[in-house]
Amino acid sequence: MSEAAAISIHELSFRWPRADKPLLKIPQLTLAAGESLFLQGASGSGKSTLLNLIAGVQTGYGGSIRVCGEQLENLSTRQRDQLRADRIGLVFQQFNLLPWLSPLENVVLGCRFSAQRRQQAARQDGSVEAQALRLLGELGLASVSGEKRATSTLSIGQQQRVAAARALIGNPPLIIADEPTSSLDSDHRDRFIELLLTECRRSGAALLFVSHDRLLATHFHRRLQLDHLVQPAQEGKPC
Ligand SMILES: Nc1ncnc2c1ncn2[C@@H]1O[C@H](COP(=O)(O)OP(=O)(O)OP(=O)(O)O)[C@@H](O)[C@H]1O
Repeated sequence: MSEAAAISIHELSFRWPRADKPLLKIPQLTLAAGESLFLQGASGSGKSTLLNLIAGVQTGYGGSIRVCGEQLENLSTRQRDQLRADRIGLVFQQFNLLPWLSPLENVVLGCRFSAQRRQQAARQDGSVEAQALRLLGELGLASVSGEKRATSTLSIGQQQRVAAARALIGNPPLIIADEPTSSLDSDHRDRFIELLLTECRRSGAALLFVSHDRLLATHFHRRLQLDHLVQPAQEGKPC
């Protein structure tokens, strides 16, 4: 049997409770296992809302969302939380790191709620800590990976890479990144995206990368524009 798609959406419709029209109406969207997809959309077009629906944080939609073979509408809140912990690595715009912990401690946190990811890390590298150190090294942070210093004392670009290592630990099959490069200059931005893509390729993870900045699109296997997705009966046009 072929590997389940990382994301498979059919006839998705979502409207905020007091809004007069739906924010999102997406006939079809698929992200294959191991594929990288750049999703571009203007501010307010619903990118973060869509990511929250896919991550199972936001509910109350019409249609179907399948993540790594699991139909989200069939899961309880607890099951959705577990699916997110086990199968999705999240990289946020504001990193969401704990500033007083060390880089290594922050990366290890990525496995905290998932026995599956802890086991996977231990199987691959001997222990969760060993995998965290490997990822920090691959992301160019070997010099700070053994230090006890607070993560808040790292540069923004370094913190960004700690956040990426935390998303990647334990090999989740899907990485979702929400505008993770908005606070980096263009050199650091391109370098960060290439590192993230390299790590996703290495681990076989699919990557859904969302940004309003269409200049970043060239790095990815596939590019879609959110506005085009809402047109009926098509998979979306390249941006
Ligand atoms: N909790 C909420 N309740 C009601 N409306 C909301 C809520 N969260 C977001 N919205 C609205 O949904 C629309 C899309 O917001 P969203 O954050 O998904 O857009 P975005 O494309 O990610 O924007 P940006 O690029 O500026 O981050 C906006 O009009 C926003 O005001």
